[in-house]
This record gives sequence, C-alpha cells and structure tokens, in this order.
Amino acid sequence: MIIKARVTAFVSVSGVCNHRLFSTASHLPPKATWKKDFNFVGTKLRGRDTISCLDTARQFVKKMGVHKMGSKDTPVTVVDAYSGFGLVSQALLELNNVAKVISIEPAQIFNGPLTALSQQHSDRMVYIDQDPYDWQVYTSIEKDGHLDAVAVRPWEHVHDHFAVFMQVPATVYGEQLIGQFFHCMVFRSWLFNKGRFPMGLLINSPSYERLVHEPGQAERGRIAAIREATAEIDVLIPEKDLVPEQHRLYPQMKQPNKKTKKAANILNYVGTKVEPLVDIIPNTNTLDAWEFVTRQIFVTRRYSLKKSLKHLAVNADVALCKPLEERGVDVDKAVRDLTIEEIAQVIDVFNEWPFKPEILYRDDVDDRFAPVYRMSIMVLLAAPPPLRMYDDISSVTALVTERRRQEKLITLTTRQSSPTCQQNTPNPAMSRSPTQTHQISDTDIAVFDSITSPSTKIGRKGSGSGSRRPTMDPMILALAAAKPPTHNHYQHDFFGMDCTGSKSRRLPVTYQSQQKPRKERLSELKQKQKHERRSSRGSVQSSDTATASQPQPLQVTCQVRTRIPTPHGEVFCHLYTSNHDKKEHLALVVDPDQLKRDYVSSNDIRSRSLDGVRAGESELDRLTRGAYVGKIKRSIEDDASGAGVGAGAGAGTGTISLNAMPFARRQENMEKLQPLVRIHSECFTGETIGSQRCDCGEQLDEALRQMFVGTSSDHRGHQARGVIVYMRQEGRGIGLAAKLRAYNLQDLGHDTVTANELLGFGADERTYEISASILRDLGLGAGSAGVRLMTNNPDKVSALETEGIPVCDRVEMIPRAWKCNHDDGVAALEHRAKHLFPNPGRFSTGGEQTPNMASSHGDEEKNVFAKTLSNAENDSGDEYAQHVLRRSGATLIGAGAAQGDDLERYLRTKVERMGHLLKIPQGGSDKKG
Ligand SMILES: Nc1nc2c(ncn2[C@@H]2O[C@H](COP(=O)(O)OP(=O)(O)OP(=O)(O)O)[C@@H](O)[C@H]2O)c(=O)[nH]1
Repeated sequence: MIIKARVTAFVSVSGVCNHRLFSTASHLPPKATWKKDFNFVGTKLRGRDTISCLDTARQFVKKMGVHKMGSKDTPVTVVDAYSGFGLVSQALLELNNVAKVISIEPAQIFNGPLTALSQQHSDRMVYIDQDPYDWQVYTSIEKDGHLDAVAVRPWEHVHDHFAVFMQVPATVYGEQLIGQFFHCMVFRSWLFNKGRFPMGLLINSPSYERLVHEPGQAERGRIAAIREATAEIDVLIPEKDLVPEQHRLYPQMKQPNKKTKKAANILNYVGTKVEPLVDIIPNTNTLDAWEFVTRQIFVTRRYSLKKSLKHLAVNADVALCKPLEERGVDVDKAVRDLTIEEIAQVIDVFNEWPFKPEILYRDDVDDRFAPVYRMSIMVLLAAPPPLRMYDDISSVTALVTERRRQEKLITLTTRQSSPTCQQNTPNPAMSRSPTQTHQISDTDIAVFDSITSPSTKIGRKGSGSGSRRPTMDPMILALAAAKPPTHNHYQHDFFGMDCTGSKSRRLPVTYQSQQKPRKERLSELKQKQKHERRSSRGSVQSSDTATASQPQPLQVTCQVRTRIPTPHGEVFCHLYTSNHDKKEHLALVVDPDQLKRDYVSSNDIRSRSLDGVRAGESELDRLTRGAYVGKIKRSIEDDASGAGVGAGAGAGTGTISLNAMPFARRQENMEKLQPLVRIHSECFTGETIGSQRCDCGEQLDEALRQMFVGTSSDHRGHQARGVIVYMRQEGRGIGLAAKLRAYNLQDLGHDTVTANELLGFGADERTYEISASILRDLGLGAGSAGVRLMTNNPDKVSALETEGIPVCDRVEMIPRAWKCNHDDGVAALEHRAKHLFPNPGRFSTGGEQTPNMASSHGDEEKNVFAKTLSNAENDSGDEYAQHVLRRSGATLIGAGAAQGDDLERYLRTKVERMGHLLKIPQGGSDKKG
C-alpha cells in the first residue's frame, strides 16, 4: 500500500533538476527529499552507488553506441542490471530503436522509482526485483520470453541488437561478478550464448585499476591477466567526468571513520565498455589451468616466475623452468612483469606437464559447508603419512556430498575406525585409514571457521580491507592432527561416535600405546648396549692389525654358471656373490660361438673366477658349477649317470672340456667384437608380473633380443654377443617394499623422484662397482675391446668409465611404446615389425636366422606373422604391435611393449628429472603408448 501511494506521488511530481548541470528524471522525487526517500543508513547497501544524473546516464548509453544498434527487423534489447534509480533504463527508453529494457534491481529502496518507470513504459520495460548476482535470474528472463527478440549472432561480430549495462556494486561480490563474466565469455555461457555483446559497466575505480594493470606495474594481479586474455576494456566516462560524484551518483556520502573520526574518501567510479575478444586466449579446456596457475603464481607476483612456479605443485619449479626457457620465456622475470603471451606459455607448459595436479578447481562445495569440507580434508589427511593429495581431496568431496544427501548433516571422519561409517562411505581414502565419526556441531564449525577462515578484522589500519589469508592454514592443522595421540594430548583428539542406533552415542575412548612395556624396552636397551660393547671390543682387538678397520677390497666370485634357453636363444647365466654385500647378482652372457667350440678363445666372455681352480674340487664339482667349455650334450647326461659323469666328461664327447684353468686361450681377431652390455636392475614388478608402471620387463627382453640379432646389418656388423649384468638392486636400490610404497605415493600425484625422497631415499640409490667387477671378471675390463653399453642413464656410463671399463658406444634404449604405436595400416605395421625385428630371418626364408631359431620354429612364426598381417586391418595398431611382440618369441612376462599413462609419467620423469638421455616423442603423452 505504502509503495503504491509513493509511486503515485513520484509520477505526479515532474522531474526537476536541482542543479543547473545535472538533470534527474520524471520518475524520481525532487532531490531535496532523496535523503528521506532513499535513506541508506542502516541498510546493507554498501557500495551500491547509483547514477543519479540523467545526463550522465544518457552519456553512458550514447558512448556505448546503443543508438546505432539494431534495425527495423532487429529491435534492440538491453539488460540493465543493478539499475538503481533506473536512469540508465530511462536513457535507453528515450531511444526509439530500443524495444525492450529489462531492469534488474534487488534493493527495495529503489522499488518506487523503478515501478513508476516500468509503469510509464509498460510495453517496453520489465522490472525484476531480483539480484543480478543470482544466475538463475537470467534463466528466468529467458524462460519468460523477454529475450525472444534477441537472435544468436556469430562470435566474430559484435552483437548488433543486444547489450548489458550494470552498475557494479563496489563490493567483493561485484568484483567477483566481473571475474565470472570472463569465465562465461570463454564458455560462451550465460547471456554470451547469444553472441559477443558489449557490456557497459560502471565500476569503482580501484576495481577498474585491478582490471587494467599492465605488465610491469607493481600492482598487476591475476584478474588483470585473465581480463587481458578474454576481453577489451575501454573507458567511456572517465573518473574526472564523474566529479563531483555526489551530483552524478547517489548516495556517495563521505562517511567518517568511526575510530579516527576522519572523513573517509568517497569511492570514485568509471564508466567502461567491456567487450569479449574474438579470439579469447583460454579455451574451455584450459580455463581451469588459467585460473589455477595465475592464482598460484600471482601470490608472489614480486618474485621471479622461477620461484613462483613452486606454488603450482611439488617440483613444478624444477620441471617447468626448462621447457619454459626453451620457449623463450625468461623465468627470472617477476611474475607481475609477464606479458599475457608469456603467461599463456606458462599455462601451456603446465598443461603439458604430466605431473600437474589433477584437480585444479572445485565448485561443488558451497560456502556453508566449506569449513566442514576443509575439516574433513584435514582429518582424513591426518592418516599418516600426512600429505596433501588431490585424490584424497576429491574423495573427501564425495564423502561430504554423500553425507549431505543421506543425512542432511555432515559426519566428520577421524583417524580411528568405526565399521558403520566405513559401510556408509563411498570414499576409498577411508578404507585406507581407519575412521571414526564425529557429529559436527555448530560450535565445531564456528571454532574451525575462526581459525581457518579469512579474517575480516585484520588489515592495515584504516584500509578497511582485511587480509584474505586464513589465519591458520588448515594443512598445518592436518599435520598436527596426524601425530599419534600421546597421553598429553587426549583432549585434542576427536571422539568417536556410534551412529548405528537411532540415537548416536559417544564411544568410550580407548587409547592403545604404540610402545612396548617399559620393562621390555629396558631389557632391549640393555641387550643393545651389550652388543655394541662387544662389537667395539672386537674392533679394538682387530685394530691391532692395521688393515682390519679398512674395508676389504671388492671381490666378486662367480659361484655357478649354467646354460639357459630363452625365447631369443641360449644364454649362460652366471651367479655372482661379492664380499661387499649379501646379494646374488647375475650375469647373462650371450656368446653363441662358445657353444660351438671345445676350446676357449681369447674373445670368449667367460668368468675368470668361475674357471679358476678351487682347492679340493672334483671334476663333477666343476661340471655342476658350470666350469666347462662348450655345451653339455644329452648324450653325456645319458652316459653320465652318477659318478660316471666326471669320468665321462671330456672324454670323447668333443663338445665339453673340463680342463683345469688357465685354459690355453686361442688368440683371435679382436675386430668388431665389442659386446653389447646392459647393466639391468632387478624389477620384480616389471619383469615377473608384467607391471606397466615401468619398462623394465621389456628392457630386459629387448636387451636380450638385440644381443642375439647382433649379426644384422642394422647393428653395424657386430657379432651376436653381449652381457646382461642383472643387479639385485630392486627399486633403484631402495628395495621392493620401499618401491611399492613409492608406487602408492606416485598414485597420489608424486613422481618417482619425489616419491623416493618422501620415503627418505635419494632418487637413485644404486652403485655400480659390483657391476664393473663382474664385467672385469668376464674379461671386459681394461685392455678389452670395450663395450657398447645399452642405457639411457648417463650415471651408468660414467660409473663404468670410472671403473676402467672402456665404453666405446652407448646404445639407446627407446621404450617400445615410443618407437612403435604411431601409424596405422598394414604397411605401417609391416614396417614396424621390421623395425622391431631387424633380423629378417625371423619372418622370411631368405634372410639370416637368429642363433636360437630352429628352422621349424621359423616356419611356424612366418605363418603366424602372415596370418596376423592379414588380420591386422581388423586389429587396432596397439593390439597388433603387442601381438607381434609376443609372437616374436618375447615370451618373458612383461616383455611386450609396456604402455599406459603410468609408464609415460615414469619415462618422462627419468628424462626430465633424472637426466636420462632419451628424446621424448612429440606429443608422446597423447600417443596410445
Ligand atoms: N624407486 C623406484 N624404483 C623404480 C620405479 N620404477 C622402476 N624402478 C626400478 O628402477 C630400476 C630400473 O631403473 P631405471 O631408472 O628404470 O633405468 P636405469 O636402469 O637407470 O636406466 P636404463 O639403463 O636407461 O634403463 C629397477 O630396479 C626398477 O625396480 C619406481 O617408481 N620407484
């Protein structure tokens, strides 16, 4: 009723401008009464200054060029958001070409003038008393048909009959809204689904400044970068033309600071035109990265890009600097000095980085639940080791969402477990760490909020703006919570709740000490001290002899050698022990020539320590430990039953000699006899169960394969010879258990190097002295023709050279996934097969055969190969290449081409972080690899 009366009054009062320069409108009461009619005191309308001068509004509309828009067939539609007094709407309605003005204003204080105006122009104006901040308003406008006259226009052209005006509130929400427009431009969402329309934004000067800071300006922040990448901004009404603001804008009062009693400055505004770029730099796929990267690096905008990159993820500074430098980005430049093109490069490199965090942006946690969400993360992450893992965060979100759906309340999870909660929880992280539940009360939320939310009170004196940083990082709390409870900290723990019944009940808290009883600990300590005393006494005694405390010189001994037929051919497997460790290392010798002769040549790859005579051994002993020459034939085995073996051996077989060493070695031509050598480290997962996390299985297979195809012309005429020194240095020397732990850390987002480091190891804990000694023992040390080392690892080359093993060539080990799956079609497959199996004897009748291939096998394989080729069209490239590999005799488990994302990450880390000498294929990660 009151409103209606007032409306009538407004309409009856003709608008008279109180100032000779500034006109007001007919739907507004005389200016003298504004203070009474539009009293902002006590309202929550902070920052809602509105244009109060019709001329200013007209100027704004004119400069936007609305009068030139549209045509007879395409009448102009304009949205006037936060329309305030409605003067922009009025200026628009004065134009004949404007067919519809949709005025949106949530503040009741402006209801009178806007209702009056909409009644005056009921055919052309719609007044909606909702908040333009609420995106649903726009959906409803569209649903109600108010935008029916707006045609969708191609993005290349600025929309010719649609525009939006907004007097943006000078609050954090207003600024957020502007930020969201840039998002919508990228996605062509919101009203931008109609095309690239211009926006007339009245913005407060500080916000405007933030949007336009240029590279090099001290205050340049991420919003300026995002704006620059998405839209142009022009000033239509400069700040100076809105002076004196109190006549152009209302209320624009100087409000004295309550504490200092000094008058605060009024906020200045600028009228701007914001128009989306035709070629917006971010796209829908990269926008999250833009948001994330700019947010992270601009935290330290004064610092160099190099330093700031570390905010992106663990080791991002190390991994991304090199590719950025390669693209010409100066990583020493301060972040605020980066041009938009340079920022785009950073985003590209980040996007290409296989180890970038997977979740960059979450929008599914509303404000009300944010503290609880953070708290859940905090507590879930408290499961040792307390690391911030993105996977966990995503599963926590799932948990929180599920809880909200199920019970309309949040259940906090803690480190101890209750079975009920595990059942209810779809969260895999929960099964990882036992959990208990705790109903969150308002007090919990308040406490947590107060310690982790941005403080609005903190800030520079008089600035009025609070710090946006949480006073305490939730992650620090998580770390603190991760510590196992001690008797001093009971009160800090969360208490378990039994939520099985209708009423939840607090569980009695039981703490179990991790320590053994004191008595046991003391006796253990005593034992330990006793042991230490004894060993120190022992060392004092033995230090009498000067050398006792010094480490023994390394000595390796081949304990046994035997012939092993492999899919590639026969190898001699040597088992070595050393006096420096307790491991059994192996050496697989490929030297088919030795099998054909009954004498030892100077070029044979033979173990000196194996052939050496050992005191008191019989010929049978020598035979059983493999110290024979040539090949034991079945005829001997048949003859040699029981003790007769020793006697029969060497006598009349012609293929075996048990001559005592040293053999009379025959001197032979040394040319082209540099064997292929691989120092291979044990990998149970890759070699035994075919793990696709690494390429170890296929490397072992590939090494053997190449050693056997040595006669092919592709291998520069080298003979089929080689040695695989198989070192029992599982997991790059950290052991199997630690490697498996490292895999879990890798699944949580870390790379192989960081995972090792988090476990307290170096990236690579291997040493190569024992490998070198084994090679020396096999006659490949100093004075030999040298070796061709199969590796990408520069450490191995330098380690062997330091040990005096001449490395005359390094043979690259290209992962099969990188060297095959890139073409389609039979021809390509044929080519690939040839490439993978350079020895044509495998698949053709005319060519050489690998030493291991019995001819009958050759035929069988030929058929299989032919058959497979004919089926290749029906097969995907991947499957086919795998198939060929398997058929080719690569029957070791894990010897196919390893592939997959895990492998890609693993290989790239080796190259990018460990300096392995391998060329990453262009777009390798995209390959079906
Ligand atoms: N710690 C750790 N070890 C791994 C991982 N993946 C494979 N390994 C081990 O790494 C060893 C193989 O080393 P790599 O780094 O792949 O290769 P390399 O021997 O240094 O170099 P190349 O001679 O070029 O093959 C084997 O012992 C594997 O068990 C992993 O994720 N973490």
